Amino acid sequence: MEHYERLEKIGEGASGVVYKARDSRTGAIVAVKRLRGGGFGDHDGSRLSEDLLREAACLEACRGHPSVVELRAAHRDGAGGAFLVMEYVGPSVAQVMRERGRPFPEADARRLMRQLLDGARAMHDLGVLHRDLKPDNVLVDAHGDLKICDFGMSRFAAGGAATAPPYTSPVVTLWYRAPELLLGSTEYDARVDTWALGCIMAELLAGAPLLPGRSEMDQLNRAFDTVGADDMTDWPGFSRLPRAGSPLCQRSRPPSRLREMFPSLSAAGFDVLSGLLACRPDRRLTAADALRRPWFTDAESANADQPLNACRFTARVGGVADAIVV
Ligand SMILES: Nc1ncnc2c1ncn2[C@@H]1O[C@H](COP(=O)(O)OP(=O)(O)OP(=O)(O)O)[C@@H](O)[C@H]1O
Repeated sequence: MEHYERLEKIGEGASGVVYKARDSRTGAIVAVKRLRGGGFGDHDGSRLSEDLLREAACLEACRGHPSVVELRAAHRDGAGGAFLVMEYVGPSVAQVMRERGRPFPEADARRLMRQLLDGARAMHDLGVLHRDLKPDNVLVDAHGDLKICDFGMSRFAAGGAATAPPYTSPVVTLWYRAPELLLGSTEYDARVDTWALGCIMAELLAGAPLLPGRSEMDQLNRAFDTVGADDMTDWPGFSRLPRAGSPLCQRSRPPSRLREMFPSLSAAGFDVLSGLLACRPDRRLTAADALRRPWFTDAESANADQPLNACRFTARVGGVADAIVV
């Protein structure tokens, strides 16, 4: 880590502290995330900690996608510290929204959602579940383009480079957590990420969080009351949910209020919003499905949204960032 001159602290969360730093070899400004202890059981220094390895592996898999923060290196030092070095991007969407203090117009929300969904589609194609998508984990670069960060909760899904369910529950910050997770699911799929993206889309359009729950059950209640329970109890996976017996699932619910909440959103925009926020996972849009909806594909929207980056993302097979020190 001697190559990195620490500048100011730019963030702090459950898994670590993030600093802006200068790479003294190149002068490049980078973001260095120092992971907190807890996962560093391998004191002999022969292996990266499990946390570092998992976050680095998921970032590495998505390397090269313009909507995913770029991993530059992963290091462990002799003192048991673990560091991720990333490109420095800029403030989070959460910060930008706080400073802006007003919602994004629909055309801007569509441009931003196209980027987020494209990043999510690529990540899901590679078998990576992010599991903590929220405005704090989306960064805005100097061109106003978005990059997904914080893969601290991510993992490879079954069929990718890894293992089958059961997966950990709970994951995802409460306000962005999908109904099946709130009901204790351990067999979820990439649609936990697309629910979170639906919450982010609503937040971009409304300028405030859609479902600011105070507890898991309050969160579920708000979700059902906002988007409707959508025959959740008829979903084939429902009976296997650990909390299927919750009285909240038996209560009769009014139909979705989403349309009333977003009266000026176009029909095509509402089609995407309501599809991402379908309560039943089997009726929820995947990222790839969402990108095929008319909101994104009709000629007018396709021309209006500036392309992200001329290059198309192709997953790298093997290889690592410039230095993964194990
Ligand atoms: N590459 C980066 N460029 C600029 N800022 C960054 C970068 N990576 C992280 N940050 C800033 O640091 C904050 C915390 O980073 P990150 O989310 O990775 O840490 P965390 O400990 O997992 O946080 P949390 O517990 O809130 O999820 C981000 O919200 C962002 O503001």
